[in-house]
Amino acid sequence: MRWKESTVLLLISPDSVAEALDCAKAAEHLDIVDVKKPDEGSLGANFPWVIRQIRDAVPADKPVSATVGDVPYKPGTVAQAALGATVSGATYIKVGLYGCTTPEQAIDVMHGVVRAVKDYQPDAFVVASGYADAHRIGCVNPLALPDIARRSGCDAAMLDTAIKDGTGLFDHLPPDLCAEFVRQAHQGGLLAALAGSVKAADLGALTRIGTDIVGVRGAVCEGGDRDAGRIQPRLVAAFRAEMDRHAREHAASVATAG
Ligand SMILES: O=C[C@H](O)COP(=O)(O)O
Repeated sequence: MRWKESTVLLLISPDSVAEALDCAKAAEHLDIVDVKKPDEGSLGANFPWVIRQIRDAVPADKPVSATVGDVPYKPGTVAQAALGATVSGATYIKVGLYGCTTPEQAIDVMHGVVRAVKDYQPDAFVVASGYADAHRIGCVNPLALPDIARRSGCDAAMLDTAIKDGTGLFDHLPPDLCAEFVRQAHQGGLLAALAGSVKAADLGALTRIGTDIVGVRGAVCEGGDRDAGRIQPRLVAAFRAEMDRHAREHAASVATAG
């Protein structure tokens, strides 16, 4: 993976091979191509052949991530689906713990995923994802995710939003709580990923919080519309430029303070 000026990785979520090709045009500005099917939910899973085609379409040095879905509390079903995504060529496997109401249920699901994925591909990267707006759907508390991810052997803890209604990550989990999420993830030896209708205006706070990965779709789609709009390479480039600007400003302020 090529590191940019910004040490925060940019994950972009295309919904089709055509959009992945647009991501490929902006490949120098992004770090991870995340295959998703937004019409099946926030972390909707796409077909195995789409993951395979996207793997073939984007440069080999760009990791392909796949979402396994907004999953139910069915550990066997989810483990099998996660293996399907891995066999199809994804090396980042993201699971949205939508149907888990307790940390124990979530650990149960992620244990199965980690085993299924890593038995097949030991260096694959497993991401346990919760939802900043968990209170709206009754699933596990977002601040429980780092511990869930650590105890189940995942590599990263992530937050997204379940309901895409114009509200975003910080509307549901303010920056100080997102910072606590990142702190807990790092303390557990995990990467932290944050998403949820993130906009360029959020990048200053996200940089200060110290997240490792920022995930976006809507912000790099035409008209900011994650459903009707299509990913635009120029918007990906502009988003990355903003990330780099914030990284520079943050590095300068840390140097001044030190
Ligand atoms: O994993 C990141 C998601 O694709 C975020 O999508 P969004 O920016 O439209 O909320």
